[in-house]
Amino acid sequence: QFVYQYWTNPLRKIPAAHPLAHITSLWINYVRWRSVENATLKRAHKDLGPIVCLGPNEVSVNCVKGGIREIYAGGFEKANLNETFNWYAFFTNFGESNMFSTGRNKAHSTRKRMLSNIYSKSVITASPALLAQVSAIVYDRLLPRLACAFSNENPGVLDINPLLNATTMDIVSAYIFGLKSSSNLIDDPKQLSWFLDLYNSRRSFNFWPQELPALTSFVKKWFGYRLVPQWVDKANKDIEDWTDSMCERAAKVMSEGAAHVADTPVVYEQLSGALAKEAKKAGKDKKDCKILAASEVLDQIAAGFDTSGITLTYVIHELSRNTQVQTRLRQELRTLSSPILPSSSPSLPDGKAVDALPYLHAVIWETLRLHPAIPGPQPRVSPPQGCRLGSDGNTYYIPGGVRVSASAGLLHLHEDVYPQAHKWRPERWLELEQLDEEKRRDMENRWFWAFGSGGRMCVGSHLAVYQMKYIVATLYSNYTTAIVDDTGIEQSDAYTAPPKNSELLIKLQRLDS
Ligand code: HEM
Repeated sequence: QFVYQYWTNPLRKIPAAHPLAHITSLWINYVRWRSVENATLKRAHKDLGPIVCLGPNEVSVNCVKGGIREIYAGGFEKANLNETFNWYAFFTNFGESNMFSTGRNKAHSTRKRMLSNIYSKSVITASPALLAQVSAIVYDRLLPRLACAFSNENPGVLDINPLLNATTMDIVSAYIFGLKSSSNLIDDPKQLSWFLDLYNSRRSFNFWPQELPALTSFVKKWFGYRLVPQWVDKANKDIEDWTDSMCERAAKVMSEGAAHVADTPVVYEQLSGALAKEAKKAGKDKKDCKILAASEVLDQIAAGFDTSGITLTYVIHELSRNTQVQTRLRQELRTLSSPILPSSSPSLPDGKAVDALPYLHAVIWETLRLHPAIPGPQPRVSPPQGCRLGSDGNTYYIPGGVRVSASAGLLHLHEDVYPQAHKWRPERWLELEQLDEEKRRDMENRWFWAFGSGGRMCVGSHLAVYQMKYIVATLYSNYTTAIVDDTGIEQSDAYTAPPKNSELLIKLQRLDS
């Protein structure tokens, strides 16, 4: 049986990342359990080319044509036909599926249609509610908090990582729930460490329920043994309760009307309205919508704060060791007609003006390229009729139901597209004009994959870029930064990859001093 399966498996023709890969998935599971998957895939693609076999039912690709174009733009699903495999089911909240965790495309696109407009670039950059929210967070919370660093024992020295996470959480949750109903982690360090401890402590227990969910349940049911400790369930429940309280507050504002534009719960209002309409059409109870909305918004705050926080940590780390880049960025920030200084409160330059700063854009883009917050594989399933993957004359038939994936962390290191790919060099994004059309499109669109591509690509990319630009502009309009201690700044080997050590100590220096 074993030998028959091996000889008849079409994946046998694809170069194997390990001698056991054609025969068993034990090897790749062991790699994942040890948290060395990204590094292992990097080596495998370097040695074997753009398509490698990882297991008897699994393939990794590292190319655009015959790779991400087919899989992601081609709309391969996250789950197989009978939904026995869906790697993303792990991201279910409140026991209810959401846009990110939904396996099948049809259910997913219904949900995405409810949200894509409010997350579109035109709506984000012109939203009066979001601008008022960011203004309040920048002037009343972030700048005062940075100023507080000068009353520390070591004046100006602070751990910037948690503050960045607090700021991205406050902005994302403000856009979702409205300022009054959202988090204020910047001003509440106790709640910030409560939340970050809960959120981060769960990371090391992802392997079993995500990669081997059936085995995890089996062991618990029949042997009474928990592969994931009980406190992880408790941490999830605490985070759900916290989200629930923000939903309740937003619902109250919706029924009473927002007193200030900043209090408008833009996302929650749109989502609950659309879900209620859908429920009415299907003759379902409106009460069920509350839990669906809660699952959805919890996914968005989690996806939104963490990824943007990681990216900003690397932006600041890179800028802190490249003083010339900092100086150039500062010169550009001075061209803003409305500067972001404490004395300018509450006025902010408008979103379009900040977005149009080319050097700020280059700094963020280069960081998203070299330190993508999601560098790990994004698994999909090949369609029932099968497909052909691979490039440069080496294409292979892949039958239906095979787990296929690509990784931003690998695509972004292609030397042909990004020369000196391991170097952080924002200037490469300013030199685009000098490239021919094909090379420019390769760099900007085809191989740049920080937000994924196709129907399941990041819905929050414009909000992410918007908030990151304001946060970087705020910091560098007022301070210079230098590294005090960056031990453990390397990215961890994971799907979402924060620095190995969650601390980045920097020293601020006031620009006017
Ligand atoms: C620098 C910041 C961000 C990065 C690098 C990023 C990256 C990504 C990537 C790569 C995906 C696709 C993942 C996959 O299919 O495996 C994704 C999906 C998603 N992201 Fe983001 N993201 C960022 C910020 C945000 C923000 C601010 C939000 C807030 C709304 C958000 C919400 C989502 C959601 C809901 C999905 C699922 C979309 C779908 O399934 O259609 N992300 N993100």
